[in-house]
Amino acid sequence: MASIILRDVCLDYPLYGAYDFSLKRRLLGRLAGASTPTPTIRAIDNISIEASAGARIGLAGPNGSGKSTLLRLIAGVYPASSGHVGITGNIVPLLGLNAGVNMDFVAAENISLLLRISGRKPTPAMIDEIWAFTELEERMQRLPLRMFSSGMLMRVLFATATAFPADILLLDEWLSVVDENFSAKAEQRLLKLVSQAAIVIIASHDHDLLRRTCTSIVHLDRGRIVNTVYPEIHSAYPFELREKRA
Ligand SMILES: Nc1ncnc2c1ncn2[C@@H]1O[C@H](COP(=O)(O)OP(=O)(O)OP(=O)(O)O)[C@@H](O)[C@H]1O
Repeated sequence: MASIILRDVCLDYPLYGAYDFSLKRRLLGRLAGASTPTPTIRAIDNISIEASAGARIGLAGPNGSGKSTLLRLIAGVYPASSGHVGITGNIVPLLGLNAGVNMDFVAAENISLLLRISGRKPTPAMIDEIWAFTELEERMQRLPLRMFSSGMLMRVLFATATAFPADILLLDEWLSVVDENFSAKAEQRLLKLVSQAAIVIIASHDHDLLRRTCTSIVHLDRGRIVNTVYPEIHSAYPFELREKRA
C-alpha cells in the first residue's frame, strides 16, 4: 500500500561558491584553529506530511517557498538533512527537463538509463514502444540528446517517465514546451497515470487547478507549512495541464 510519511523534515542546501572558499583562506583558517562550516540555505523547514492511497496533494506558495525541493526530497533526489522520511510504493517523478539524463548519450541509451534508475530492466521492445510514443524520426534514437530541441527532449523524457504506472506520482512544471499535437496525446497519457496512481502530489501556482484536483492543498512559505486547506469539490479528472507559472 502506497504511503508517504514526513516527520519534522528539514533540508539544507550547501551554498558552494557563494562565499570565499579559496584554498589559501581555508588553510589559513585551519592553521588559526578556525573551523569553516559550509554555509547552507534551509529550503525545507520542519515539515510533517502524511499521505495514503487516494491522497491528491497540492503544493502552493510563492517562488522559492520550497515546492520543488519538497518534491525532489520525496522523490529521493535530495536526502533530508534531518527528520524522518518514509516512502512506500514506486515513484514516478515528473520534475522537469534533464532530471537524470546525460546529454552526451544518445536518446536510446538515455531511455535505458532512466528505466534502470526507476528499477526496470530495459528491453528493446520497451524502448521501441517508448520511442513510438514520441513520434520522432527513427534515426534520432541514435543522436545525443544535446542535439534535440527542448520540445523533442521533453517528448523523450515524458514518454519514458510515463511508460509505466506509478504508486506515487509527483508533478512539477511540465509540458509547457511540448507542441499542441503532442500535448493532447500527452495529456491523455498523464490523466491515465493520475487516475491509476494511489498518491499524487502537484506543485503549482495555478490555484484553480489545485482546487479542482486536490483533496488537500499545502501552502508553503520559506520552506514552512503556513496552512493546509481541504477543498470541498475536487475531481481527479478535469485537469488542465498547462500550468500558469508566476
Ligand atoms: N540547487 C540549489 N542550491 C541552493 N539553493 C537552492 C537550490 N534549489 C533551490 N534552492 C533554494 O531553495 C529554496 C526553495 O526553492 P524551490 O525551488 O524549492 O522553490 P519553489 O517553491 O519550487 O519555487 P518556484 O515557485 O519559483 O519554482 C529557495 O530559497 C531557493 O533559492
